[in-house]
Order: sequence, then C-alpha cells, then structure tokens
Amino acid sequence: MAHEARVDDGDTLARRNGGQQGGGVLRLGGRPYVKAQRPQIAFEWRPGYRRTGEDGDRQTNSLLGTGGGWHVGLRVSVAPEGGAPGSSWSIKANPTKRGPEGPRVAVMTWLITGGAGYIGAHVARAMDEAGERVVVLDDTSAGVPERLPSGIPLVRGSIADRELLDRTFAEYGVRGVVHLAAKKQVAESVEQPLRYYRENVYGLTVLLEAVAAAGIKRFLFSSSAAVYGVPDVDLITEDTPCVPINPYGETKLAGEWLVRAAGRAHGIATACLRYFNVAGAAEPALADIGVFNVIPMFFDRITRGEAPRIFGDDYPTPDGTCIRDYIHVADLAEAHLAAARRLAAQEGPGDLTVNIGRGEGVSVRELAVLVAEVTRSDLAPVVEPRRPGDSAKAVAAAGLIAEELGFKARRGVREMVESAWEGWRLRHPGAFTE
Ligand SMILES: O=c1ccn([C@@H]2O[C@H](COP(=O)(O)OP(=O)(O)O[C@H]3O[C@H](CO)[C@H](O)[C@H](O)[C@H]3O)[C@@H](O)[C@H]2O)c(=O)[nH]1
Repeated sequence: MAHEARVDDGDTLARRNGGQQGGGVLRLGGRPYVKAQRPQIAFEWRPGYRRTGEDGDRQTNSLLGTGGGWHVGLRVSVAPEGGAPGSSWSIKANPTKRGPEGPRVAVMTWLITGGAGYIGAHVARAMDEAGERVVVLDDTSAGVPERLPSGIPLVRGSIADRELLDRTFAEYGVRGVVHLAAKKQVAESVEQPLRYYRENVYGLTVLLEAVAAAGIKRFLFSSSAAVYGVPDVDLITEDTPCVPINPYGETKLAGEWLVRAAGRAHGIATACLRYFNVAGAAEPALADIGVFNVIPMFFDRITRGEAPRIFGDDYPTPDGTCIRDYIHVADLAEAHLAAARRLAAQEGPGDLTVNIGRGEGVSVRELAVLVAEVTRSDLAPVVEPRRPGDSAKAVAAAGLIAEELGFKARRGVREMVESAWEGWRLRHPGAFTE
C-alpha cells in the first residue's frame, strides 16, 4: 500500500509515549495537537513518495488518550511524486512486539464515508478488527475522530469534493466504498429539504462519479427503513412498496436508485442496506451522542428528573404504543462486514437490497419498562399525543439478509439499552439514578 511507511523504532516510540495501553499508532497529518512530546522516529517513505511538509522530528505532537489506546500525532504532509500534498498518513507502531512490521500488502482497501459517525465508527472498527483495510472519509460535522480505532487513516472532507475523492482513491488504493456519510434526522429534513437533497443525493452523485471514474467495482450504501414510509403490513419485506413520507426517506430512496443505476451502467457490484432502528454501542466511547431517537430521548428525560414521554398509546397494537424493530449497532456493523465481503467475493456487477433488523417488534411501552430497569429510574412514563409521521408498526422481515449474507443479529434489546446507558453515563457523569 503506497500510503503506508515502515516504523523502524516502534518500541521506542511507544515506550517514550506511554503507549503501554496498546494501539501505538502514529498518525500523520491534519490533526490538532496540544501537548508537546518529541518521539524520535525514523521512517522511510516508500518509493514514489516525497515529504512535502515538515519532518515529524521537528513538529509538535501529543498524546491523545482515547478509549482504544493512545494515538501519537505528528504533523507531516506527504504526496506521491507529482501528486498534490496534504494527505493523511498512518503508520503502525506496535508497542508490545519488537521488530519492524514492514509495509503490509493489502488485498483490498475500503473507503468508509462517514466513518467517524456513530454507525460509521462501528463499521470501521468491525471491518478493521476483521482484518479488512479501511480508510475513513468524514467531514467531522457530526463525526468524532477519536471514535476511530488506532491505525485507521482519517481523511477530512466532503463526499462532494471530487478532487479530494480522486486523490484519496488514488493514494490509498481504494477498491470498494462503504457509504454512510449523510444527514439523517427526519424532522430536520422536513425543515431543510434542500440541504438533505444536496448532501444525500447530490453528494452521492459526485461520489458515484468518482467511483466510476476510478474503476471501483464495489459499493455499499447505507439506506433506511424510512424508504418504506408507513406501510400497513405485519412484516416489511424488501418487496413492500417504497413510499417515503419525509425528505429524509426520499433522499435514501433516490440514493438507492442512483446506486443501482450507476452499478448497472458501470459494472459495479452494489448493496443497499435498509437499517431499522439502530441502538446501543459496542463500547461506551462509541455511543450515539445525538438525542434524536427514543432511547437517548428517554435517558435525557430521566437525567433531568423528568418522566419519559410516550408519543401516543392509541395505536392499533397490543399495548397501544408504536412497535419498532431495534437492532444493536454492533450487529449492524457485522452486517456491513458480511455485505462488504460478499461484494468483494462477487464476480462482476449485481445489486442486493436487504433489510437489516432482527425481525422482532418491541413496543415503546416495553422499551420504557426496560429503560426504567436499566437506569433504575422510578419515573413513570407519561403519555403524550401521537407524533406526526409515526407508523404503528415497523418490523423487518429478516429472512433475506439471513439467506443472502448468512447474517443474524445476536444482541437483544436489553443489551442495546444497557450499552447505550453506559455510553450515556460516560458523557453525563451525574446520570446515576441509584
Ligand atoms: O421520547 C420519545 C421518542 C420516541 N418515541 C417513539 O419511539 C418510537 C421510535 O422513535 P425513534 O424516533 O427512535 O425512531 P423512528 O422509528 O421514528 O425513526 C427511526 O427509524 C426510521 C426508519 O424507519 C429512520 O431511520 C429514522 O432516522 C430513525 O430515527 C416512535 O414510535 C416514537 O414515537 C416516544 O414515544 N418517545
């Protein structure tokens, strides 16, 4: 891989910088660093590359403690011969094993757009842990760089920046794209439809143009159950008609059309994954920081000492509250890995569109009981009027994904609530209700 250099003295680097917690990744380029440290490192650039900026030895750098270990940062810019400067590099330094790792030969590199976001970071981590080589593109408008596991390069920028895409594809040797970068709040999409169309649809066209031009043949698209709208069916299959009821869902459906059409025209193997209600965290530091979905909204109320709200209990469901299909984000990430591997193994083009859910419904009231148990809250929920646009029931038929990808979610709703609560407490240290 042209963007990887060899660390000659990784042990020294790690020891000097307290890297005993593991990780020990030297990240070059573009990050703000605050604390002066000066590790002595020797590195060799691969043939065909040149340094365009300061050498690491002369730069200020620091340690950034993250949940996954230590990041050691240097500010260095590099470029392929004849190419534009300013790329982000990552160099592996193994703090526990001595001896140079040497440049690794990757079978395939995946670009994960939006990989610093809540779901994206879980996907990046799952793919990285499974041995896939990944690089993240994220504009960090909602993404948090510290969520990324050690050693995953982060390119900061927009999917609508064609020049950046071309450069990133070339520098990292990208052979497949997992596209998660998008706006995703339903209410906001109603207020700002043009922004949603620009980011989710226009941004995607630019990305697909760059993908086609670079000859990339694998593309995985993050879609949503929002494409279905509010179908009156017991289980939503992939054949249930798509009638989105808000601009967010419209942009996801238009995105699927774009992806499939581009796939057919340019011989790209594509997959569209329609997520149902994503919740939980693989570890507390990776938890969702937004308060836009029911579980964090319940936590928020409880933390303030207010009763959680149930939006409507007069729906045609057994307890009158809405039923949803919640899936643990770590399971969702595994589904991405399975889909990416399926695309990688696939000979030639072809598209796959699948629901990602557990196929089991949980009512809002059942969820409220679980949240009360996990948070040890005795605040009884209050029932408020229905929220416009909510369907009584949205549960995935989960058969196709099992059949196509051999995927089945393993984690239950209690695990989702517990792990989400751990993440919530990390950022709200006062949120103990015991
Ligand atoms: O304080 C709250 C918050 C939510 N709810 C209810 O909880 C259920 C789940 O609500 P969420 O907002 O968590 O999720 P939605 O099912 O409305 O939407 C989610 O799933 C959609 C797919 O259909 C989209 O992907 C969307 O982005 C994503 O937020 C709904 O019945 C909602 O009315 C409450 O009763 N009280």
